[in-house]
Amino acid sequence: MNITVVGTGYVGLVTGTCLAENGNNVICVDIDENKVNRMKNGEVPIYEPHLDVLFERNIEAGRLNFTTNLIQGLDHAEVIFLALPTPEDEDGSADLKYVLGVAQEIGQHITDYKVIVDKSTVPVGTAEKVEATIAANTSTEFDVVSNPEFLREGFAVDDFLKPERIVVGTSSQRAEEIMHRLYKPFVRSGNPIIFMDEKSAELTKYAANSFLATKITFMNEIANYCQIVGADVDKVRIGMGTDSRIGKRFLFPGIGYGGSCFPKDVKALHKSGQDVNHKFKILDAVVEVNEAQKTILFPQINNHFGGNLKGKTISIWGLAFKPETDDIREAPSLYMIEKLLEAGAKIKAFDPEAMENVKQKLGDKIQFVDNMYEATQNTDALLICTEWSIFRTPNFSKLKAQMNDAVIFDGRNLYDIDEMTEAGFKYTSIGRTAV
Ligand SMILES: NC(=O)c1ccc[n+]([C@@H]2O[C@H](COP(=O)([O-])OP(=O)(O)OC[C@H]3O[C@@H](n4cnc5c(N)ncnc54)[C@H](O)[C@@H]3O)[C@@H](O)[C@H]2O)c1
Ligand SMILES: O=c1ccn([C@@H]2O[C@H](COP(=O)(O)OP(=O)(O)O[C@H]3O[C@H](CO)[C@@H](O)[C@H](O)[C@H]3O)[C@@H](O)[C@H]2O)c(=O)[nH]1
Repeated sequence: MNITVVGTGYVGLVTGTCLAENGNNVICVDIDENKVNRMKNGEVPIYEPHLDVLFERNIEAGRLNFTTNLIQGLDHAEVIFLALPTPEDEDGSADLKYVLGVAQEIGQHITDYKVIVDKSTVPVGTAEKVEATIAANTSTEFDVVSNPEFLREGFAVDDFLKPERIVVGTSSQRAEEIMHRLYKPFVRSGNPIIFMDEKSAELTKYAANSFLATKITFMNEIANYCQIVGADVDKVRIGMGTDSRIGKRFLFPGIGYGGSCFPKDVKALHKSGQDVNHKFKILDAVVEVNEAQKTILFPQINNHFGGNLKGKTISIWGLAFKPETDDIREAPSLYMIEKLLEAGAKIKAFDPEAMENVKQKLGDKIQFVDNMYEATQNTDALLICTEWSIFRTPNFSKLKAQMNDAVIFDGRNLYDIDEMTEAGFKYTSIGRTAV
């Protein structure tokens, strides 16, 4: 099938590449000329495991092409995916200017039947708005489909190629058949393509993300309570998670959820509710608890240094909002860095993939180093913000010998408390105290 994907960020580029991998002819359109030129030169502009191999293979096969010219993309395709940003607006709602702007251009330029597929995360009723915007500019036939994306950064290629489910919202039989034909190769294992109306599809995405954010937040509150009463949240987590009704996943406490989706999507659903006088009380609490959770380790670090962090060096392992990505949007590390800098601390940081993005944001406000042990040379404490695999089994003797003081604040509960105490570390984690 001839496909065009508009927007080549984490979702658009993965979508375009994976659709090409299944034999479709794909054009990816982006307004960022520099990004398009880099991709034309064979460079993957984001870090996403396994994407590079598929990217190269499909470019070589001639199935994956890039342009800044939307009209070229529209002429090429039967199906046009919108993978555009829907950032948080000032009032918490999702800003639809990118989606509706492109919808207007589509209306102005299509000359034959198209299926316009919205993959961006958008509030209930957006498909109707997209449809009205296109219809106001053309008399050509078209259908608008809501097809929310559930991929996780770091696993995006796998999630796209082998989805647990595909949700498609459409009221058009013609569009449903096309979407079924397009997605059939991705669900050969038997996982479902779930067809529904557009509004339900749009809400499914917000409901799923808000539920997962709530699950994490609930565990963060349990963890904070464990800390007070002397229980161990990791034991509680395993005790709870083995109940299949609860499930083992997304129960890991930490320094808050971040990323480009959960923070903005929880707020957008909350705002959509407000707009129709429906109060999502639970989401109010989720936002509030998560805000506090992002800096929950700060008072403990500050107390350790007697309330004076001036001139102290704190090393940070992990800057990305989660492992296996270079994405730093709403990363808890950034909130901790802000607090520590405000208090006068110096920061030495290491992350396997995200340092360049942090450098662009913070410049030389913090020091970036090339490896995890360089970060801990002559440092006063180590703070772990992201659970990259390489941080899981460090050489503790080496660490201890290098550090001015053997002090670790672990925002991701990577190590065994008793082992750390035996090894002579002062070790603070989330929701666990040494017995
Ligand atoms: N990142 C994720 O893991 C993820 C997962 C599921 C859903 N989503 C949703 O998908 C959407 C896209 O997210 P993302 O993370 O890929 O965004 P992103 O910011 O990484 O990428 C968006 C791209 O769109 C381009 N763009 C902006 N305006 C354009 C225009 N007029 N024409 C062409 N290109 C344009 C930008 O240059 C950028 O390359 C959002 O609604 C997001 O909520 C994201
Ligand atoms: O037990 C857990 C699981 C996750 N997190 C945090 O939650 C955030 C989000 O993690 P994750 O969901 O793995 O990453 P995303 O790539 O943001 O993916 C989410 O957001 C995407 C964008 O909407 C959706 O497509 C995915 O289904 C949804 O999982 C990160 O800060 C994690 O550190 C925890 O604190 N504890």
